[in-house]
Amino acid sequence: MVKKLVLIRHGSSEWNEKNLFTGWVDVKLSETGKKEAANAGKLLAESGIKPDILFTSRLSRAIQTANLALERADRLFIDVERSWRLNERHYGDLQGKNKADALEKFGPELFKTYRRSYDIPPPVIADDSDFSQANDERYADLDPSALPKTESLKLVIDRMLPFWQDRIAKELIQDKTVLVVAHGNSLRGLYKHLTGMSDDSITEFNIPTGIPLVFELDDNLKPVKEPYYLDPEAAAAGAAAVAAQGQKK
Ligand SMILES: O=C(O)[C@H](O)COP(=O)(O)O
Repeated sequence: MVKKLVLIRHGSSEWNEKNLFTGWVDVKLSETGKKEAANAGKLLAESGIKPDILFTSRLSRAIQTANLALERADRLFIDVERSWRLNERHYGDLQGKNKADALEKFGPELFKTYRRSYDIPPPVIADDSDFSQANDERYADLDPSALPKTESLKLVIDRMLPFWQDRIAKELIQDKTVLVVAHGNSLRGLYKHLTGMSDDSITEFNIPTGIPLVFELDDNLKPVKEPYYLDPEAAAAGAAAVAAQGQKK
């Protein structure tokens, strides 16, 4: 039996709209983001895909998106688990900074390296920064050495995979339809893991907000076909807009 995994990047957040690097800062959905989340639920309902279990990060924008989407799809009853391992990439010292200012400061090459290179993280964030998570109660249960101060995509994949293997993959193997609502870069990491996309190609790959991306997987959790968006046109436009961030203030 083909197994179904649906990934949704949270709807647009208040900081997406201000064009700020967000990472682990816990900002909320914007009004547009709430509409995108409900639309994701509508797309799910229309597709006939019925998630049995939900996994989210510990960040509010993913949790709000999942709630609004499941409400619209009339599946608020399903089980849910949250993990910091699905959080957005920790953006280090870039958290709270404007993307256009960063592009101006670093130049296009280093800006893209920090945003999209596979294994080069941005500079670390200081513990006393307003945008640090060093004393954030959400992560009080973590060993302090596990709490990132910056991350590359590679480091995101490294911390995400244990949760993929221990929890998400286990549910898929039992033929559960799984919904994961997370973030641009944690989902890029999962996409890379599932498709085997190269370190180079992943630098050009962007995930739009609020559009369900469906994987159909075999018994070994390998894709049986190209993953597909439930609204491909909107997804292409959304991915192009993500790629262009930094061009505008
Ligand atoms: O953390 C952020 O700023 C965004 O959610 C993802 O940003 P990016 O597309 O610049 O990686």
